[in-house]
Order: sequence, then C-alpha cells, then structure tokens
Amino acid sequence: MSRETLSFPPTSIPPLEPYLPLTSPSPSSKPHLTLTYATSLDASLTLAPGVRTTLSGPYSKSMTHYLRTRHNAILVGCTTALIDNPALNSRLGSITSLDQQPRPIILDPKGRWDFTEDSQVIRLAAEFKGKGPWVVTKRGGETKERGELLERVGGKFLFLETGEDGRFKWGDVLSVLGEQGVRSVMVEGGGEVINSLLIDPENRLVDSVIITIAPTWLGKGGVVVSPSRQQGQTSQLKLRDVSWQPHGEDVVLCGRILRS
Ligand SMILES: NC(=O)c1ccc[n+]([C@@H]2O[C@H](COP(=O)([O-])OP(=O)(O)OC[C@H]3O[C@@H](n4cnc5c(N)ncnc54)[C@H](O)[C@@H]3O)[C@@H](O)[C@H]2O)c1
Ligand SMILES: Nc1nc(=O)c(N)c(NC[C@H](O)[C@H](O)[C@H](O)COP(=O)(O)O)[nH]1
Repeated sequence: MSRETLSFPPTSIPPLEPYLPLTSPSPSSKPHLTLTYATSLDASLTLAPGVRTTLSGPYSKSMTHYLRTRHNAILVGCTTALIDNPALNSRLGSITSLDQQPRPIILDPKGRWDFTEDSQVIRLAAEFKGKGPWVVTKRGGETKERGELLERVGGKFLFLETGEDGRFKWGDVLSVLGEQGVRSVMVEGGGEVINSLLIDPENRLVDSVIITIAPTWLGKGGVVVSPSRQQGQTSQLKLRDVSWQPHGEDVVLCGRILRS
C-alpha cells in the first residue's frame, strides 16, 4: 500500500496539453474522455487476470498522477477495483486541496465490488485524501449498507440500465456523469473497460488517448487490449495527431482516434 509523494516536472506538461481537457469546458458538451493506460509491447495490461502488474516507470507513474489532477473523474471497471484495491487519488506533492482530486468512478453493473471501510478508496475518502467514489450500477446492484458506507465518505451509487450484453452504453455513462457536473473523465482500465470503449459503435466518445508503453513482453495469458472487430469491419481503428515522447525507459504515446 503506497503512501509515496510524487512530483511531475512542469517542463513535461506542454507536450501533453493538446490532449488534455479544456480548463473551462462548455457545460453543455459531453464530458471530455481521455483513455489512458500502461501496456507491454504485446498489448498486455497485466501478466494474468487477477494479477496487478507494474509496467510504468517512475516518470510515467508521476505523469498518471498529474493526469488525475487534470480530470474531474477517474473511471475503472469493477474487476480492477476488486483485484488492485486501488487508491484512485493523486499523490502529487503539489496537491493542496480535495478539489484537485478526481472523483473515482467504478463501473459495477452487478454489484460485484465488495468494498468495505478498509478498501483503499473508501479509507482515503474518509481521510479527505481522495473523493468518495461513485459506483455506477444497475438497480439491484446496490445494498443499503454499501449505500450508507458510500454516503459516509461523500460517495454514492448512480443507476443505469444495461443492454442485452450486460453492459452500459458508454454514451449513457457519460450522460449520467455529465448530469452530475463531471466535465472530464480519465478512463484507466482494465481490459474490458478499454476494449468495450474502443468497439463502441458511436466511437465519438474518446477525445484523446495517452498510453504508456513499457519495454517488456508479458507473454500470452494476460489481459490484453485488443477490441473485437465488428461484423463486416474492414477498416483499422487508427490514431491521428500522434506524438511519441520517450521518458526514462518508457514511451508515452498520445493521439486522437481517427474517425472514418
Ligand atoms: N496496465 C494498466 O494500465 C491497467 C489499468 C487498469 C487495470 N489494469 C489491470 O486490468 C485487470 C482487470 O481488467 P479486466 O479486463 O479483467 O476488468 P475491468 O477492470 O475492465 O473490469 C471489468 C468489469 O467492469 C465492468 N464493465 C466493464 N465495461 C463495462 C461496460 N461498458 N458497462 C458496464 N460494466 C462494464 C463489468 O462488471 C466487468 O466485469 C487487472 O488485473 C488490473 O490490474 C491494468
Ligand atoms: N499507469 C499505470 N501503470 C501501471 O504500471 C499499472 N499497473 C497501472 N494500473 C492501473 C490500475 O487501474 C491500477 O489499479 C491503478 O493505477 C492503481 O491506482 P493507485 O496507484 O492505487 O491509485 N497503471
């Protein structure tokens, strides 16, 4: 359980700036969505399902914590919440107020995330080191006790319907977050969240992509970013406005999705 204090050099901010949300976004537009994760050379997020694997080096890690301060919310899937017991706050030493922390959002349609007051994200919210999480679930995915625990730390359940595939539509997720005043969201993973976002038929929801690529192969059997090809799909899903920034042993790839 890390309690480190991180710093991100101001000189590293300008190359990221074009891919970050506006500081004064229009309240009527959909929230800005930045997709960001760390991957191996063979597109793995982790060595095996159920395992937390460190890929980012020190620079990329501090970049992630800087990116967290530039978004209103940080979103992960419930398997990541279950496996990693993540903190989902920013641990930059420059943070002086809770306002600078992102709101943790957990997508959990079936109420699988069995958080308690010992879960990191809950404990940090109780200590005012992070905001209380919002858990997006389907009616029935909530319990009274968990609702009360969330409320005690400033969090809550948000309710959405799922489609036949048991998933929320990403447009609905962004609408419900927008209604709550969220203007920017950083999606951190894991694999199912990222892949379901990349196959979303609307495909207009991802505003920018910031990926840390670590110089390692994790091998077969991990959680891989590789969106299912849609029926009849012949085109590639490509990035435009691409920039590559080497940092330490990692490279950070920024871009926007090319719309066909
Ligand atoms: N390297 C990285 O940057 C990184 C980032 C995050 C997570 N991870 C790793 O990824 C692994 C978990 O990935 P995963 O793919 O197993 O799970 P996940 O974290 O993507 O969570 C999957 C669950 O989230 C919910 N979900 C996902 N998309 C949804 C949608 N569109 N609508 C409704 N619910 C949705 C569902 O309940 C689903 O079962 C962990 O091992 C974690 O350590 C790595
Ligand atoms: N940028 C990044 N580099 C990595 O090497 C790695 N394994 C993750 N993984 C992301 C996953 O969502 C984790 O659960 C959160 O990064 C944990 O967040 P905390 O540090 O606990 O706040 N992310």
